[in-house]
Order: sequence, then structure tokens, then C-alpha cells
Amino acid sequence: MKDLRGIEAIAFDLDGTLVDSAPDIRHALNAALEDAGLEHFDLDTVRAWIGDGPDALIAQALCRHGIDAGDDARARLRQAFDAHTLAAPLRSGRVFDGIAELFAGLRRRLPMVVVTNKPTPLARAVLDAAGLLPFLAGVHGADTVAQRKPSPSLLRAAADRLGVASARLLMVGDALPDLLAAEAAGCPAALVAWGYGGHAAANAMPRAWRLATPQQLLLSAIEPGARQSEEIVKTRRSTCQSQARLR
Ligand SMILES: O=C(O)COP(=O)(O)O
Repeated sequence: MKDLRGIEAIAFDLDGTLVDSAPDIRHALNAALEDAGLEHFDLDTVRAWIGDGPDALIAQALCRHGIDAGDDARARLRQAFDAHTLAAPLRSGRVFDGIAELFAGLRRRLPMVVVTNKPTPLARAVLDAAGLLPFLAGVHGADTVAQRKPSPSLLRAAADRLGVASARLLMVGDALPDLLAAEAAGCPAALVAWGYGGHAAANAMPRAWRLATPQQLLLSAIEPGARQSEEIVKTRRSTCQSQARLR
């Protein structure tokens, strides 16, 4: 696919797609490691580990330090990582250029959700600090290992919650797990050029729709033929609200 014809909702990945969060993730990881008396890692190293969630990030750091930590030590590191993230969700990171305009432009056209390997409370904190939370119809974070992309479970949950068929929910992400999760869930996907994992993903899936800029996605949404009525947004919002009331 090369445009938004037939698309009724969009699921965005978070880290590396909406937010350049690597500096904050590095800070939280290093602060947690420091609490445990371990050495820091530089930004490039940490950036390359982002995308599988904090438990995988901590596992990478421990592996690089050559430490075979037990479950308790990992849990303590994770607790510290979460606390440092919540204390400063977006201190040095930033929203990628063009994302605020994209959200403002899409708001009345298509419902938007976030589907991320970050656990939901951390994802909501980052999105809130980024000013993006009010635009979203839902935040689906990986709160268990089984939910982590490339598992299709979060995308399926998002489609159900929105009341759209998977084939009409576009996944927009920067890395291979995003594309693989979309494929497994039966969702179309777009790979952004500005994120962290784009090269590996583009090599693995060369036929993926590539988005050079957020503006490209916005233009696709407002082209004739791809225009979505505000009715879709209103219907989806009221579906979400009634489902939320039932929960
Ligand atoms: O690694 C993370 O913390 C989350 O990554 P994602 O938002 O790219 O899914």
C-alpha cells in the first residue's frame, strides 16, 4: 500500500517513531545501573538496544557487562529504571519534527492509538510529557512478555477496542518488530525513515511502505479518495467510550 485508502485508524509505535526518547531511556538505564554499582553505557549503544522494552534493554546491558543476574536483581533494576523514567519521562528527548502537526492534522480524520513495547504506565507518562496523549484513542503497552511486538496481540487488542478490522488499522513504526507484528495481525504497515531501526527493517522487508517524513503521511490522509469523514472518528470515539464504560 502507498496511501491511506481504506484505512480507518492508525497505530503508532512510540520510541523512535513519535519520540526521540533515546537520551531519556539512556538516562533511566544508567541511573538504574549506577544504583546497582554498575558502569554506564553511551547513547549510540543504548539507542541500538531500544525497541524490545525495558526488560530486554536491561538484559542487553547485563549481558554486555558479562553479568548473569538472577530474577531478583533484574527486578530491582527494572524497578529503578521505571522510577527514573517516571521521574523524568521526557527530559532530554523530544518529539520528532512534524509529529505534532501530523497529530493535529489527523485528529479529525482518523482515530489514533499507540502500540509500543514500553509498558503502559511508562508509555502514558512519556506521551503525556510529549503533549501527545490528548490526541490518542488508546495506549497499548507491552505489560507482559507475551504482548511484546512482534506478537500481534497488542495490535489485535487495539483493533478490537477501536471496532475496526485489522486490515483497516495501519501500523506506523520504525523497526522490524513493528512490521512483523503488523504482518501477523493482518494490518498494513508503514516504515518511517527517521527512527532507530529503519535500515535493518527496510533490508528485511524491502517492499514495506516507506515514509520519508510525517508530512507524507498527513498528505496521504488528506488526498481526495483517502479523505476520511469525521463520522468515522466520532463513531470510533463513541465505541471506545462505551467499551471503556463496560470495562
Ligand atoms: O524499547 C522500548 O522501550 C519501546 O519500544 P517501541 O516504542 O519502539 O515499541
